[in-house]
Amino acid sequence: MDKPLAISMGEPAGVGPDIALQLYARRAELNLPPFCLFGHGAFLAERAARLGLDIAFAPVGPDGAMAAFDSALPIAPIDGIVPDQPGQTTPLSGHVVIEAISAAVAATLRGSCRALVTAPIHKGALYQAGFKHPGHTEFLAELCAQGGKPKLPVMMLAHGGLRAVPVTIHVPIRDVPGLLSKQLIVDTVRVVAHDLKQRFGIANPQIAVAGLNPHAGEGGNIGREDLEIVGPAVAQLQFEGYGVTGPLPADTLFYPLHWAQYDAVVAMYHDQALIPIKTVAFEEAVNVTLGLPIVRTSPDHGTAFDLAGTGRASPKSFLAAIVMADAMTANL
Ligand SMILES: NC(=O)c1ccc[n+]([C@@H]2O[C@H](COP(=O)([O-])OP(=O)(O)OC[C@H]3O[C@@H](n4cnc5c(N)ncnc54)[C@H](O)[C@@H]3O)[C@@H](O)[C@H]2O)c1
Ligand SMILES: N[C@H](C(=O)O)[C@H](O)COP(=O)(O)O
Repeated sequence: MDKPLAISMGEPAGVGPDIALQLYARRAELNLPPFCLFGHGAFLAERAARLGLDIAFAPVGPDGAMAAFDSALPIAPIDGIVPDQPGQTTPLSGHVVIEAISAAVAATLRGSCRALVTAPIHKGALYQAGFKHPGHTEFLAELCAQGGKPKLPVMMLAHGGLRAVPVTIHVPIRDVPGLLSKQLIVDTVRVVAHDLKQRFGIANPQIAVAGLNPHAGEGGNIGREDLEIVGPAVAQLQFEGYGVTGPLPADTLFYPLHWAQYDAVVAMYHDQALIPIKTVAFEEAVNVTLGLPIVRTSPDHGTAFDLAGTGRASPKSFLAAIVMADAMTANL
């Protein structure tokens, strides 16, 4: 464990920078693993001052981070314009936000950092700045492709043994049925099973697959997708030897006694997977991207503009993301 974690600073109008700075200020008490913060140095210093944090900064990049971490917050500086305006986005800072992610990924891919933890971005603000990807998950897949074919990135929200995966991610709900295919579900479950083994040490993962329609289509009477797409995908996966069950009605799948039988629940769309876990564990759940050559985690919350610059945002999910990334790469 002689490399730092990489943290990208996220949306400057949001709470991501606040929490990263606050956690650094508590590094000894929390026994944090060393990290390097990729972001805009002057902005981070201003935000720290706004929050009343007495922090020294060291613009040393990841290679100098291990030596600096105890005495100063290691920064990988990203140049650009980043006004310190809590709650107020501007396309001006989009370049730095995107570059911070790209540089942190590059450092992790080349082995200068062990894993990536991303602070929340504001998708709407980045779209205005020309960002072409729906979110981190899809952007990371492209950055990690390194000239090859992008891998299928899989989003998983995790809290303890509760893990929820949406097959379709940041897409309009009206497009979901058309985007679902037997192949996409099979590929997603394969990635989940692989990473649960490799990254989470679960020898024989048991995976529940939710149906798309109410009551998993009630035998084809409430929508045909569960009969014609989800069911055949599950059958193929079972034939291949995966521990997979489904399609199961989504409304009862997240009843604790039900999900506890499984290592992960694969759901058909974003909110089907994320509402249950954010409802029971919003402060502690972690967003982890599977299917990449690097480990990437993130807090489950967003930019929380109403709390930015106040110091009142809960650091728990961000801390959980750091702890998870550290645990997943402790041997690197
Ligand atoms: N990892 C990420 O990059 C990520 C994750 C989720 C949402 N987002 C983005 O964030 C933006 C805002 O999304 P949103 O408003 O739906 O969700 P949000 O999580 O920012 O806020 C939802 C509610 O939760 C509260 N909240 C959020 N984080 C909190 C914290 N740490 N402590 C206490 N309360 C907290 C907020 O004050 C707000 O009331 C969107 O652009 C969304 O796409 C990014
Ligand atoms: N869907 C995620 C959530 O609600 O937690 C969030 O939008 C972040 O997604 P990315 O990690 O792809 O940015």
